[in-house]
Amino acid sequence: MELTLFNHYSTQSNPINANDSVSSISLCWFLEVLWRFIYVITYRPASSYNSPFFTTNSGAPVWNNNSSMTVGPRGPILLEDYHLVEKLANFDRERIPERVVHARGASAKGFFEVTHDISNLTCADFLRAPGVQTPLIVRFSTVIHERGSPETLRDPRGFAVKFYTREGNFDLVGNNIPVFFIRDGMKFPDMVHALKPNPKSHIQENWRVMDFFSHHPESLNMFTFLFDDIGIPQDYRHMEGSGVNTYMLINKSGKAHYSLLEEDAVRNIDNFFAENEQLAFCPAIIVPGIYYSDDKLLQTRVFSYADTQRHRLGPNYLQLPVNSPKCSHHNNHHEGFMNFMHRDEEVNYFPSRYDPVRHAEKYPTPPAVCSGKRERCVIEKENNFKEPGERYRSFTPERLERFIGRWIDALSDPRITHEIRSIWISYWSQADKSLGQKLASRLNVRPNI
Ligand code: HEM
Repeated sequence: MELTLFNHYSTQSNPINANDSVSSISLCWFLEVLWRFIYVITYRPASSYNSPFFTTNSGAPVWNNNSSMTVGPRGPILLEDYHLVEKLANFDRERIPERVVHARGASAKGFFEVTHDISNLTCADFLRAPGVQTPLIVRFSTVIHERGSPETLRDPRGFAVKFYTREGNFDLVGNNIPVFFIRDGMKFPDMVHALKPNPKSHIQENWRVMDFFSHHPESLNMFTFLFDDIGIPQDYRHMEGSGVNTYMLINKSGKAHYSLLEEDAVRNIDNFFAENEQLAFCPAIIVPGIYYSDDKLLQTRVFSYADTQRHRLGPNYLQLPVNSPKCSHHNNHHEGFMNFMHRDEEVNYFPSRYDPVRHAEKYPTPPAVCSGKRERCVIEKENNFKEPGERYRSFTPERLERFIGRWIDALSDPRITHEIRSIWISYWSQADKSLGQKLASRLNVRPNI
């Protein structure tokens, strides 16, 4: 029997005759086998493994990528034109669901460098000493509108950073504004519905926004940022970033400190789909030395991101190159759609006396004890007006005037009722009396509450 192998990955076909006698094994043959072996064990789909000619997805050479296979020169087309069918099938499935929020964004790769020694605060390996560098990818986004929407809309900007650390990935999923609209994640889907376009007209409408938030005065602080000049940032480079939700830093001896982190980075990605559309950030992805606070909003986010990403990208989304850890890792959770994990072990359960894999070393977790009865309530001391008032009073007269102008504009929507307008004037009066008066007189409203 003669076995002939063609190497489609070099420029020339290179037949190997399996009947060659041992004496004729040349250095060339050995190198060829070695090359094939290295190729097979290191291969992953990437530009560096491109063949110089067109192939099907399974690697068969395509000799004509312009003409369908027809019966005679005019057709009909034959169903056996596998290449045509495969090409169309891939094209038909090119789009994935866009992110339910933050659909429009740009990402860039870079690195994070520690500048100060904070090892007394955290045992996080990537923060261990000044000068330590960690590769990262950052994604800046708008929040409300679709993937193809303008970048110049008044909207918070997402500021999400994925650190590829030696202890696994750490995702810091923040915004350009240090506070948020709501305090309880239960309100998030309603909030997003109110901010998104009207389901009937598909236009974002102020009466819906003002109606929803008139029930939630905790949003005032956020609005002093959103309706301020920074509500449409000049560009991503000069934009501030803030984690918003509080995380805990935990040091080697288990002592917990509260802290917020922020960082920014710039450089370009290779492919928008692979490194932006398929990018998945999640506030639940942390490393030893960092832990969640009890913040209700954060606790909701800890669930929501991975849930939507399993829907948006499939259950093995963390195996996608841009999302996968850059350190070695091991578990048995990889079967299901689009599993890229190559495993040749026979034991896929834990524990086993046939598999030496063990628990990792224990790392410090927050020492605080949680107890209490089940409740659904708002936090005890709400302080909805002090900070917005202080921020408003810190503006220069021109900036203040622009801020008022935006409120007049928003509250002038003809579908906003007298009741809703009065509620807003009352809220702003509680933040700053003169602001409430200015709005009332310019809107010609005498608040009745
Ligand atoms: C309970 C409140 C919140 C919920 C339920 C929530 C939920 C979500 C969901 C489902 C996504 C889409 C994720 C994806 O498809 O990959 C997302 C994206 C995002 N969220 Fe939130 N979010 C909340 C609050 C916040 C807050 C407070 C911030 C800012 C600190 C924030 C920042 C972001 C950013 C930056 C992205 C885009 C990440 C990217 O670039 O891929 N979110 N959020």
